[in-house]
Amino acid sequence: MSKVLVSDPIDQVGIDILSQVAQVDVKTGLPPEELIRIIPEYDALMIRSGTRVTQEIIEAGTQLKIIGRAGVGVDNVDVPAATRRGILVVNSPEGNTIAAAEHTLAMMLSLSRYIPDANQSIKSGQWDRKTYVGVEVYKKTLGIVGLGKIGAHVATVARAMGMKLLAYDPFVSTERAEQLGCRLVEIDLLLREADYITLHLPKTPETTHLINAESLAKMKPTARIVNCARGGIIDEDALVEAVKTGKIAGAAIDVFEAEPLGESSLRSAGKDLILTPHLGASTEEAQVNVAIDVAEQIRDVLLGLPARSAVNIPGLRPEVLEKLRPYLQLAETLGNLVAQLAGGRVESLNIRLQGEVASSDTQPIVIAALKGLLSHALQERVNYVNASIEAKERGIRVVETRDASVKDYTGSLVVSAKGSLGEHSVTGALLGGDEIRITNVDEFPVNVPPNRYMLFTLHRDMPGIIGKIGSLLGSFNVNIASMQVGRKIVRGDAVMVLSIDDPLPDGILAEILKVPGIRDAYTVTL
Ligand SMILES: NC(=O)c1ccc[n+]([C@@H]2O[C@H](COP(=O)([O-])OP(=O)(O)OC[C@H]3O[C@@H](n4cnc5c(N)ncnc54)[C@H](O)[C@@H]3O)[C@@H](O)[C@H]2O)c1
Ligand SMILES: O=C(O)CC[C@@H](O)C(=O)O
Repeated sequence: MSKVLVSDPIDQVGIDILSQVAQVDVKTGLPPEELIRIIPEYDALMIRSGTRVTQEIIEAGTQLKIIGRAGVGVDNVDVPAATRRGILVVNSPEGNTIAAAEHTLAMMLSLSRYIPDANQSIKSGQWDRKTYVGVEVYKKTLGIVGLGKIGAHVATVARAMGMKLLAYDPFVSTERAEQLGCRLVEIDLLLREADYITLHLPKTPETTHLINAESLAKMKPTARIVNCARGGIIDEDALVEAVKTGKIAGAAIDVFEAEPLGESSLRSAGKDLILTPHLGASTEEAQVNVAIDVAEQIRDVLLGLPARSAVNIPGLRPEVLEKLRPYLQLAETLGNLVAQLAGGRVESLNIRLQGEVASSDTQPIVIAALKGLLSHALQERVNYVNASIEAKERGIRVVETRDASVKDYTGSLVVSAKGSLGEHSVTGALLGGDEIRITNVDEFPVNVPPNRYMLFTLHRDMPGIIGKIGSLLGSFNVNIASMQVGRKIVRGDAVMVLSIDDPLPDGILAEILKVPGIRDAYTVTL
């Protein structure tokens, strides 16, 4: 049974999903050296923002197949190190969008009305109404930096509160911004004109200290800034200085350069600087959403299925993935099968996408075929993340063609590979949408479902040959589950495809090849 380590607090619903397929150990607050010590036992690691998954941890995780981040940001995971090791990194891109947007709005209003300090004051026995005269957000200008999922929800609610909206996002179209009621502007203009500025962009080398002494100096003295995105986008020292000296009116900060926040001048900056300990995603609803989202992906990957939000493989929208999933399985099966027919040292892989699948996003299907092709040699080391890199490193040439006009099946794939045993080709299709059928082997028509153990022969179509193979297998105590012959002309060449219940014992292939009329024989394990 697979083992999953949950190293940050995750909603029970996620643990329940994981428990369907794995032994789940919840061990939170582990020091890094303890995590490194125990990680070799685990197939999957599920985290929130608390665990830093460093290269050292990834390298120690010799069994790791997947790291699941119950949240959006994966900046606490060394994703390149995981990709190099073929470890999937998945996240929940949307599970906490609303929670983070609502926290942002709560921060903006708290900042405007001094709610945290007023609360502190009354609880300490005061009745001070003068100190806490606030400002309204109505008719004020909100500058949104990063108009993605969270930025867009903030825009929608802020607009309803009567705010005017500016947005800066170099990757968003003017139409999209207009749809959200935002005027798309350059950052300088936003900094100069906004009464409130809210950050909703990722932390990258380009966005680190995007808000620094220079940009703070451009803001109005009445401006207030909210950061519920990532620590480090604001230079904290410059921010404290700007708030303390009245260069800006205030700031509300949920995320920090170093978390947990240690000794920091942020803590003593007064009522105009409010802090929360990375609570943006901390709602019951968001924690259920992200736990389900990520636990389901870990479960699927442990069951050999693709993940819907893998950050280090080409992203697929869930609805696209749902449609492609059967074709991914088909491509992987055919890749695995053809690799075994073609023998070792595969030089090239040709994949032809026919019918409806020809108009899909074909890249994941090609990757799935490569994964299947390499899986015989690399076993579980190859996956959707590293299949292309592994193939490239092995000098495997990949050629992809499409033909939407083929109508034999709704959609089918022809996968051919050239290896040390020559060039072989298999075609497969889906019956009823998701049942895999092998429909052609080296251009001989057949119709067989794939089986764990299979035997393929190329032989002369002549009386008695099927009986001889059956008796031979019987004499080795091999049980045949099904058998089918495909031929193009009577008494010409033919293929025989046998599904067998057990692996073929050593030596049997040599005996099969001695049967008169048999030209070639291949055993396959899928
Ligand atoms: N505080 C929390 O608990 C919490 C919770 C969820 C998300 N987050 C963080 O919030 C941020 C936004 O999340 P999201 O789900 O909206 O992400 P998203 O990917 O939907 O949106 C990010 C937006 O930032 C834009 N962007 C990228 N580089 C930019 C740049 N240099 N300048 C301006 N815009 C830029 C992108 O084009 C995109 O539109 C992320 O950093 C995420 O980690 C924090
Ligand atoms: O795990 C959390 O609570 C924070 C999550 C948040 O920062 C995110 O990026 O999704």
